[in-house]
Amino acid sequence: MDKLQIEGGASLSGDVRISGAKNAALPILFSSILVADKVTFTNVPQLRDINTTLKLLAELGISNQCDNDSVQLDASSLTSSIAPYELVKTMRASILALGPLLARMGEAQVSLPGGCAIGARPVNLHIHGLQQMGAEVVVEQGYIKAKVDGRLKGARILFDTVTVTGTENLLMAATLAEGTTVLENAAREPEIVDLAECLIKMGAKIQGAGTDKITIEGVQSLQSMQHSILPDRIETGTFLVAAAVAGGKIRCTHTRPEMLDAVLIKLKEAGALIETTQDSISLDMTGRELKAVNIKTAPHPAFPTDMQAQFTTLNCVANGSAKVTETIFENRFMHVPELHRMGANIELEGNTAICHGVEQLSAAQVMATDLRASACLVIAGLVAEGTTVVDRIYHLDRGYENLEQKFAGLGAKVTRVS
Ligand SMILES: CC(=O)N[C@H]1[C@@H](OP(=O)(O)OP(=O)(O)OC[C@H]2O[C@@H](n3ccc(=O)[nH]c3=O)[C@H](O)[C@@H]2O)O[C@H](CO)[C@@H](O)[C@@H]1O
Ligand SMILES: C=C(OP(=O)(O)O)C(=O)O
Repeated sequence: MDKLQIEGGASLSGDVRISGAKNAALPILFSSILVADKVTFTNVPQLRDINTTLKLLAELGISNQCDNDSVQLDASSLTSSIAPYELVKTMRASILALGPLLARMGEAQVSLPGGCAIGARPVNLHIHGLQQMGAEVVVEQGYIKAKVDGRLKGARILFDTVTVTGTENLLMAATLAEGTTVLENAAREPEIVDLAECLIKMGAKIQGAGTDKITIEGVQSLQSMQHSILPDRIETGTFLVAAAVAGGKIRCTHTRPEMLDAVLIKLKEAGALIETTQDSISLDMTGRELKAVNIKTAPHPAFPTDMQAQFTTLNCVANGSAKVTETIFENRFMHVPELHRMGANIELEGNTAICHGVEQLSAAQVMATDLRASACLVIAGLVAEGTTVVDRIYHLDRGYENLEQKFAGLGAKVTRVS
């Protein structure tokens, strides 16, 4: 099993090119199910989750041709409506096959994704929404089995809780439904807007994406098109936090600063000098003091839960004490015991981590438990004294493209060992 070895102490400098966003690419690849033709996506990151999605789409009869960051998918004829357990268990986002399959084929069987390290993550709101659109849904033998007579019907759906993939699933299903669907208390993440823009290029009629009320007028069919995936705001934020913690000056290119407002506000509060252009963000820590900052996660445009672990590490090595409160997932502090092993001073009280900055972390062997927890351990390794080894980095490979090469380009000593 691969591990990452990080020698602490080097500051970061230079440019890093940000890849396409995992969380936009996944729903957009699944949207190909809706089109009985070829579609082409560019700026697709090379990640384990993307490979899993391509395998799952191939199971449904959708062939792919990949060339660097470009993927062409051909969903002219689907041969199956079943997303099997073997693939779904390795990637929760497989649930995004449910809405499009039901809309295009009138039936779908998708293995129920289990809980995961960060929480139970139920999909009841996806199921309830599809039932409101006229689907019959049962859960049997670990599978969500859904069918509808004819087309799905437009409905008014008010989400109890803001759900990102729930909004995406119903948005995709509604594009081919009969009549108008209104999604209220919808998620407002930039990845939802990117998906909606892609669906609109396919011929879908969608208004309000990026607000909490999305209106979709169903159409009979969607068409071939090409779309470039938006940049990854979480990868951008991860490199910026790494530079704030390790020191130095870096520039993230091919990104979009306006998607990171909440993160940039916190980095400035932590003492970083931030400068932006339309598609780049520079962070300079030279001669500046790193200060601990309070964080509370919440749906977009508030502070993203996917940046919580990285800021927990930042607070562990900053001056002062600060609280990190997680409001989205009930168990997203699995990185805390690992950071303790590196000498961090963190008290966990319910959904809040109280972090007291220490002078110096010390290198240790640590275990990655989920995607962003892995990233926060790599960042901790950049400033720890000695050589940190992060085990189980298959979590990292789900969501960061060429992480060690990108860090090496910034002057960090991060190597993969098999
Ligand atoms: C592939 C992808 O885009 N993943 C992102 C997506 O995950 P994901 O879409 O799975 O997360 P949700 O937005 O659905 O979850 C938000 C909250 O709603 C709850 N919930 C959700 C659905 C449901 O049917 N019932 C229910 O109770 C969840 O348990 C959680 O407490 O948004 C999360 C929150 O920003 C991010 O951390 C993930 O990186
Ligand atoms: C939790 C995440 O992803 P997923 O929803 O794919 O598990 C993430 O990207 O941090």
